[in-house]
Parts: sequence; C-alpha cells; structure tokens
Amino acid sequence: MAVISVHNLTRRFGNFTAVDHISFDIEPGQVVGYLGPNGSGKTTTIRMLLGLIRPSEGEANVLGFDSASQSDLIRANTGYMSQKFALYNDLTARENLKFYAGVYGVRNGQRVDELLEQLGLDVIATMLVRTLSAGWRQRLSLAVAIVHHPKLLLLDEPTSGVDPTARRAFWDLIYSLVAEGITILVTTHYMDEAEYCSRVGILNFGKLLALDTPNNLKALLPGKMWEVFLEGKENEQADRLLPLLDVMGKTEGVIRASLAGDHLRILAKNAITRKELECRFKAEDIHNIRVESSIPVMEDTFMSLVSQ
Ligand SMILES: Nc1ncnc2c1ncn2[C@@H]1O[C@H](COP(=O)(O)OP(=O)(O)OP(=O)(O)O)[C@@H](O)[C@H]1O
Repeated sequence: MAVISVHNLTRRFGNFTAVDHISFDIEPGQVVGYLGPNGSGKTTTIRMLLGLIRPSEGEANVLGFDSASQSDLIRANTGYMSQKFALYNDLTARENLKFYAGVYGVRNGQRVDELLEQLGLDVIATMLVRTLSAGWRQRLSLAVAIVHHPKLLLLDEPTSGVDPTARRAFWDLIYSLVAEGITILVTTHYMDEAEYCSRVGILNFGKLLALDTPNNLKALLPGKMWEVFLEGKENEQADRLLPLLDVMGKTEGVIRASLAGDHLRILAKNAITRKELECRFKAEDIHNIRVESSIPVMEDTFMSLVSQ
C-alpha cells in the first residue's frame, strides 16, 4: 500500500491557487524529492499532508489515514522537520531532545542517548543550541523529528543555509533512515540534491509537472546536451560568451542555450551534430571555441519542463 496517496490535491488562498490538482503515490522505503522554486507550493503540500491546513479540493491519504479527518493519527506516526527549526536556544542539544521525547510521549529513557549516538550528536550534546552552527542545528532537528520512531518523514528544505559538507553528511543520514525502512518526502530547491532521491517530483506554480526517477526524468529531455567553451586566453573573458549565446539563440535546432559559469550549456534537437554547431560559430566569424557533448543534469530537465 502507498505511504502517501494524493488525488487532485488543491489549495487556494483567495483567488490564488498555491497547489493545483496534484496527484501522486509514494511507495514504502523510498526517498522522494519535491523540487521546485520558492513559492511553487512545496510547503503548502506538506501542510495539507499533515492535516495542518485543509485542501480546497481533492484528498490526501497518509499512512492509511485521511489527512482532513485523521490528522492526529498522521502526526503521531510522521516526523516533520519544518523550515524553521523549532529548537530551544537556551537548552542544550540533549535537553532539547529530552523535551521533545516527552512531548511525543516516548517512554524509553534510552531513546535520547540512542539518537545522540546514531546522528553523531554526542559531541555537542551538552552545548547550548544557540552556540551551534546551522549544520548541527539541522542534524538536531532531524533527531527531534524521528524521536518517536515515525514511519514517514516529511522534510521541508532541510538543507537550506547549510554548507556543502554538512549537506552531504545530512544526505548520508537520510539514506541510513531509509535503510531502516522510513519513507521520506523531502522538499528542496537544490537541483543537485534531487539527484540523490529514488524519485523526484518537479513542481512549478503549484502544478506537479512530472514525478519519476532522476534517470527517467532526464530521458524526457527533447534533445541532446552540448557544452561550448572558449579556448585559450579568451576563456577568462566572461563577456566573450554573450555573442556565443546570441548565435546559439538564433540557431535552428537549438532548443535552449544558457550561460553556465565559463561556458555555454546547449539543448539541441537530436539531429544536430557537433560539426553543425561548430559551423554556425565559424559562419559568424567566431573562432577558438570547443564544442563538447554533455550528459543531462537535473537542472536541464527542470528548465525544459518548466519552459514547456
Ligand atoms: N496562508 C497563506 N495565505 C496566502 N498565501 C499563501 C499562504 N501560504 C502560502 N501562500 C502562498 O502560496 C504560494 C506557495 O507557498 P509555499 O510556501 O507552499 O511555497 P514553497 O514552494 O514551499 O516555497 P518556499 O521555498 O519559499 O517555502 C506562495 O506564493 C505563498 O505566498
């Protein structure tokens, strides 16, 4: 049975539709990414799943319970890490965990120590939360979210504002929880994080554009990816890239061209060859460039789906 089953889920605020007829299922043991820009409806979806707000239309079934009428049962079995980590600054890490264990009615006295060890928090257990870095707070918030042994974990942009090393370490923790059988829905606007998920839902303006494995999503691209580099000293001049972008923008068969640091990233129809792209530059009297074939990344798929 699906852990989350959502059908036509919709939420309007006045005339504005924040979540627009979304339907999806999440099977047990998966880590599903919910990828979308700010304001695309990620938090609103999660709040409906937890029964914190009511859908305007449609329904959500979470762990076999109806989100509108059985939200207490959903929350008792679900861990939720919201964007604002609700930690007490003037308590230590251990005291925070102990407090939340009490709130959730966790009677096992070992649970706090067990979590401190499992999440590598023992080293900061006696430190006041206000002295902790964003990475440690995030990890402690995860411990709080799983203190009551939830079957499902909803993580709302858990890695926002956290440095890349702590983000990577956080994902290792997520995998260890999935290995224990927890199902995870994690929202993010980091494209690279979506690659870590078993399946990824792509959300824009409240609409779910696709939900599939990262590889299947990339296969949706209506063409092939290329990269164009400036050779020699010219690669130090970012403004030299703009004319190249202009040329590609006007080239038949080029679906999308964008700047990517020191080079261009091109999506072109499958029939277009490297030679054809090179010839286009030569025809415009642009030399010293290198065209290389590239593999798609999640951002390519995202841009492609959103522009459709
Ligand atoms: N209570 C509310 N009243 C009015 N509008 C709201 C309310 N809650 C959310 N919205 C609007 O709904 C849209 C979706 O918001 P939501 O928080 O779900 O987006 P998000 O994808 O989680 O973005 P973010 O990453 O910024 O949190 C936004 O335009 C937001 O302003």
